[in-house]
Amino acid sequence: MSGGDTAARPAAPTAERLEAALAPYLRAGCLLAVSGGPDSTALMHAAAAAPHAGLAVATVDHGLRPEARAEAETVARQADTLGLPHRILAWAGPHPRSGIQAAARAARYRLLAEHAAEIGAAFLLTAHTLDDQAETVLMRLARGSGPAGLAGMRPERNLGPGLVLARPLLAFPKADLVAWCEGRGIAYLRDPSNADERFARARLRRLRPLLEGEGLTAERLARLAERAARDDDALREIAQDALGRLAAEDARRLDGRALARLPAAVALRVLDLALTQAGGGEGRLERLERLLAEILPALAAGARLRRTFRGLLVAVDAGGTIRLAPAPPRRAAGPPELLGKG
Ligand SMILES: Nc1ncnc2c1ncn2[C@@H]1O[C@H](COP(=O)(O)OP(=O)(O)OP(=O)(O)O)[C@@H](O)[C@H]1O
Repeated sequence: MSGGDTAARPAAPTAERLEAALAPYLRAGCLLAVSGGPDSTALMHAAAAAPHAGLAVATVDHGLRPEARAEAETVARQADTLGLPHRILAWAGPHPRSGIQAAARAARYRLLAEHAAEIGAAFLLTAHTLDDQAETVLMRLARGSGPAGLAGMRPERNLGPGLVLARPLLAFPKADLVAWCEGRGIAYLRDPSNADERFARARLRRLRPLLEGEGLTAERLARLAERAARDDDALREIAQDALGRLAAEDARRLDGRALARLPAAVALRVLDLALTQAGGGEGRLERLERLLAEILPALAAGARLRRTFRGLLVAVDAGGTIRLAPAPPRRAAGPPELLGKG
């Protein structure tokens, strides 16, 4: 635990901004995701102090660090002093050996969403900050993401029927939330995995001062995310309209020649939307770009093409129609004793 320093920067502007950022959500029932770090501790205290229609708090114990249970209990005690119900959600079952952070994250959202649904919360609120957004954008840049990825974390996302994940603190620098807690003598935890350089996020965090020296500040990265989100949303809307024209009767049957006349950014999204509507899963941008790069010459040459993609069969016929259908099951592998030989 740290905190308790009362000689801090004036906290009034942050306090007002916090109240304004939370107000639209607090009119409905909210579940607060609180790890006990400064960001989510600020979220919990600020929400508890504001007028609200019903609040509950949950902490996920991922079972990855021995101290996690005690930390979750510390959050439970703080919630109790604020008069808020608290639940510790344990990640049970086998933990994978690789990709542990991604698996922990998926488990965390699943447990939180299940609990939110159980208690009838309309919003699940997390305390992601401007710094988290900047790190997300940097990670996506490093992966070569397109505009949808560079849009970073969206302020709101549907998690299921009647449940929205909201990130009301995305515009707040972490330093402001730390100062807000310290200015009020509110104690918070430090998560040692935040500094664990086995994880890309922590390694990028170490680079931040260097990048800021070159002007690549958290504010600028967050602004890039906002602009990418705005432009990506516009392109998606245009693509949705175009899909309505290209596949007037059925999204599984597209007019390929009309697709070929669209700007590539729109054509890619039309294809992506059509694949999703036809039941295809999510996929990486590079693979979608490669698919379009194969489809376009086939259309131009009036040639036939068949590709399996995201669990669907994508077939271009000589007349320029693109059909999407569930891919036939893969041919069964040979008998087990023949596998792995040769
Ligand atoms: N163990 C936890 N229990 C409850 N909420 C948590 C827990 N860990 C993280 N959160 C919530 O998620 C927010 C972001 O936390 P953190 O930045 O550590 O997660 P992340 O893994 O980087 O983000 P993301 O979940 O988007 O990948 C926290 O402010 C808090 O609201």
